[in-house]
Amino acid sequence: MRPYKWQVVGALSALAVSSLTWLLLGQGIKYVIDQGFTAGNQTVLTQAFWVVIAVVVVGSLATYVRFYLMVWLGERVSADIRKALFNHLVTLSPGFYAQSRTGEIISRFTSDTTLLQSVVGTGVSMALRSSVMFIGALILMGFTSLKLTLFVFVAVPFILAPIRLLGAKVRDYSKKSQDKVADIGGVVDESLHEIHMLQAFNHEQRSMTDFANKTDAVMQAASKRIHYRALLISAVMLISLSAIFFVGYLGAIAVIEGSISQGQLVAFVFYAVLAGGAIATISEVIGELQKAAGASERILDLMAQRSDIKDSPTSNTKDGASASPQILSLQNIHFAYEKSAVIRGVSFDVQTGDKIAIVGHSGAGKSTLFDLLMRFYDIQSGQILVNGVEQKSLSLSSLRAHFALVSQHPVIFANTVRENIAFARENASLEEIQQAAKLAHADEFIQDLDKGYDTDLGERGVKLSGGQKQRIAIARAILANRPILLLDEATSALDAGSEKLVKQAIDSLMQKTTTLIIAHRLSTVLNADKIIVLEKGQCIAQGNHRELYEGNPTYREFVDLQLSH
Ligand SMILES: Nc1ncnc2c1ncn2[C@@H]1O[C@H](COP(=O)(O)OP(=O)(O)OP(=O)(O)O)[C@@H](O)[C@H]1O
Repeated sequence: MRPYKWQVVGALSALAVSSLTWLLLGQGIKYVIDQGFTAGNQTVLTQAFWVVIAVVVVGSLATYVRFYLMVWLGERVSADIRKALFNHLVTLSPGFYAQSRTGEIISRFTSDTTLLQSVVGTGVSMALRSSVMFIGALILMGFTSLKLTLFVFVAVPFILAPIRLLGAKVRDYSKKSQDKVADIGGVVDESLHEIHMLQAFNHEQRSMTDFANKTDAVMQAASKRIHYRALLISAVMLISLSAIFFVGYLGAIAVIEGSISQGQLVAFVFYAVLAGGAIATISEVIGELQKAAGASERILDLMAQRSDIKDSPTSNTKDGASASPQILSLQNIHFAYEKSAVIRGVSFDVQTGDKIAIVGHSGAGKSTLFDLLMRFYDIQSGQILVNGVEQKSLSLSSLRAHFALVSQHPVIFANTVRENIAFARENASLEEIQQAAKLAHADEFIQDLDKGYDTDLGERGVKLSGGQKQRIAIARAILANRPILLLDEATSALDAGSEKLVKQAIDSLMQKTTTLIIAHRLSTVLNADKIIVLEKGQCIAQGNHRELYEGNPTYREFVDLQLSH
């Protein structure tokens, strides 16, 4: 709260002023009745009228300030929580996302923070105002008539009991219903992202039914919550109003007996109504606060998630500029995602400028190997040296700055062409971006787009063909200009023209850097300096195409079956 100190102080002062003015009003009423009405004094009535108007004006101004600042604080707090949460989420490792549903996280992100915003903005403000009103009204009630106040005190525990009991229930069911809402978020996210698949398999009707079931589950959880909340509000209202009327009745008898004045009774009832209203508001807001407690618990859960990849603060952030001849050295590395081993004792070296092809059946562990090099997962034993420096002793950012990744499915962001390529290097100039696009054979088609480099590519690049997307991804890697290129060759077939352009783009990229390429084409392995054959996580052979084709039956069989089409 410290950064918003002045806003908090302002809001609290405004709160104090506005509460005080409304409480003063009761004293005004008492004075008007006893000195004006009952004494039949018109001058007093006129004076009192102006005083009351002044009090109301001050109270209203203070209410404006209180409301403005509290809602402002609500927005500010939720904006800060969103920032903190996003900053945290982008540091979590892919291992975390492999186990969670992104749609659900997005829902927590939006709906839970929005809930907190409304609660801080209005709920807390109402709760504070009502608490001050309640206490102030109680004190003034005591001041007006001690005896009647004591009667009211008897009623207080009866009002607080349902607030406690039912409040806990409301909180439980709020958490449940927010969880179900997050569930819905997950389904919407998945369905809309995979809309092609969904429609291609005529899955619309089934998706609708699934979704209807999920929304019904939200409704069910919500109706329990609503039930308890309604019960809470009505129980408090019943008890507090009955208490007020009963005390009012006792007060009326006291007026008849002459032990208090009419003005005192009216002021007392005025305060009692204020106090009762305040309690009713508090009980209503408590439901909201309980709901917010559920939401913040879930946000805290997310914030508490620690990335399993530890970026040691003492990491050497400098490039491992040792005199090692190998740019990369993998020494007997082992890795398992869960129980069964995926990489089992792989070792090989990469010299600067090498072009290494990695081949192997589907599921052999090729993509996993790339993930391990960039430390998206930690190896369980063995060593990976980058420029002679142990991978883990480099900071994550300096380690990853060694690699430019071109994945099998090119990633396009819902942004302009220019921003998509410059994703690799924030401060790249337009000339550099164009240069990279030219080398990637992307410049021609980009020039033909309606706004050239400023054309928006639409979500996931829906406006581009497969080959065009690949060339943009390659331009990005060229612009990144990193020492090692990790390239996962696309398996999906492109038409001959497109294929040729992509191949030329890849060639110009490979010329500049050391390359590790997951190869799916014979032409790629033919060009490689060294081929690594992976089978079930083991490196069963390495060498060039000729050596392996002659000396390794598994490789020969693999080439004949997999690559030579
Ligand atoms: N996040 C993950 N959690 C658990 N297991 C995984 C995960 N990712 C991959 N695997 C498993 O690890 C093994 C190796 O997968 P990997 O993606 O590295 O193979 P690949 O050789 O790249 O295959 P392909 O050529 O089909 O892409 C597979 O058996 C796969 O099921």
